[in-house]
Amino acid sequence: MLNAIIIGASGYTGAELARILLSHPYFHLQGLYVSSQSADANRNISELYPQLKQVVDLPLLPLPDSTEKLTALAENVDLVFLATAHEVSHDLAPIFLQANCQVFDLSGAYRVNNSDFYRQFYGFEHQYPDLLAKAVYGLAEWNAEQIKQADLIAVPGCYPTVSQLCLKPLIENQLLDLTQLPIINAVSGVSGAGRKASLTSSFCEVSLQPYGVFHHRHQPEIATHLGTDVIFTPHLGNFKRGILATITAKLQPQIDEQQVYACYQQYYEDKPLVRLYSQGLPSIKAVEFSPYCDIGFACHQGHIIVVGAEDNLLKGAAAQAVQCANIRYNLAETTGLI
Ligand SMILES: NC(=O)C1=CN([C@@H]2O[C@H](COP(=O)(O)OP(=O)(O)OC[C@H]3O[C@@H](n4cnc5c(N)ncnc54)[C@H](OP(=O)(O)O)[C@@H]3O)[C@@H](O)[C@H]2O)C=CC1
Ligand SMILES: CC(=O)N[C@@H](CCC(=O)OP(=O)(O)O)C(=O)O
Repeated sequence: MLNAIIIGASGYTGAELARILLSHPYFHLQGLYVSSQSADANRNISELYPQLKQVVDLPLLPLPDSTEKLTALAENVDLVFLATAHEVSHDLAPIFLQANCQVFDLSGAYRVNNSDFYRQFYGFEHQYPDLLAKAVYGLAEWNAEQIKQADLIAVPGCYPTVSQLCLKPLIENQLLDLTQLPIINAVSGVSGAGRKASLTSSFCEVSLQPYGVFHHRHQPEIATHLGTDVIFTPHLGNFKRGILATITAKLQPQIDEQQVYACYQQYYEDKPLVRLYSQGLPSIKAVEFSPYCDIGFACHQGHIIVVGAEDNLLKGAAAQAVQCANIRYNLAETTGLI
């Protein structure tokens, strides 16, 4: 058994990680951590999430606040899941790497190897260009060979996961005419914004509305890793969890539905957490509370509409993080997930 801890365990993705890891056959969940000053420190996680009662009854421990004590903690674990805000992950990852831990970071702190990107889209100066260069982007279906060698895995954002899983096969096989940029319209449930109270995510405010138009930080994340520009518009919907992405693109001349389906099959036939639809289109209902990304499509008059659905907290975060860890330690990638 490998000893694992979760930092940020009281948050939405952290709680999903706790649930998955508690019954994982090869990872021993050694501890759950929150910030040193957390109002939830020393409470049981099942007080916050009653659905975890008698499933995960573990205390939320305050994270030590000195580097020395953090190093001592790191020396006793094999792997750490950072379910923390970008700046927090940015600061914690080097301490755990120094202690020879494998780090699975759910934040955006190590996803794009470009300091300007952090200045422009995250509002902080990245201090670790060497780690940015070494970090492997944990898009699990595409980067398994690199993940196997990596100590720092930057798990993709929720919108980038579903968007790239839909577009990457078509781009790799040159089925798209990229003179017309692919247009991604995606709707996310409110849990995408995390657990902290805020006006925009409060019950009476949430409706169905686009946000971050032309400047959401996931646009450059998607474009960087796809290797081609896209237009990306996120929307906040009035439901708790799940993302539905509807993607419109232009096909190369003469490409038909059979060729598109064969292309997806070529990449995903042996990928258990991507489910291809030969007819009909995915919905959030089909994927919520599950680790899958579902993909369906339709072609008409030279264009394709691809629809992808995932649970933002699972395939878009916690489940993909565990999938990456399974790959890193040469386990079946679905271990503990299905
Ligand atoms: N929600 C989603 O759908 C997705 C989220 N992500 C990313 O995953 C990360 C976690 O997201 P999410 O679970 O939604 O976030 P939440 O806001 O729900 O949870 C954040 C967690 O971090 C803890 N925390 C805050 N400050 C510190 C600190 N200094 N040291 C240790 N722990 C701290 C919080 O507890 P406390 O404040 O009490 O200490 C809480 O447990 C973020 O980077 C997010 O961008 C990625 C993909 C999808
Ligand atoms: C609905 C909502 O607010 N969603 C979040 C995305 C969550 C996510 O994927 O997290 P990262 O910040 O780690 O990329 C947003 O748009 O900021």
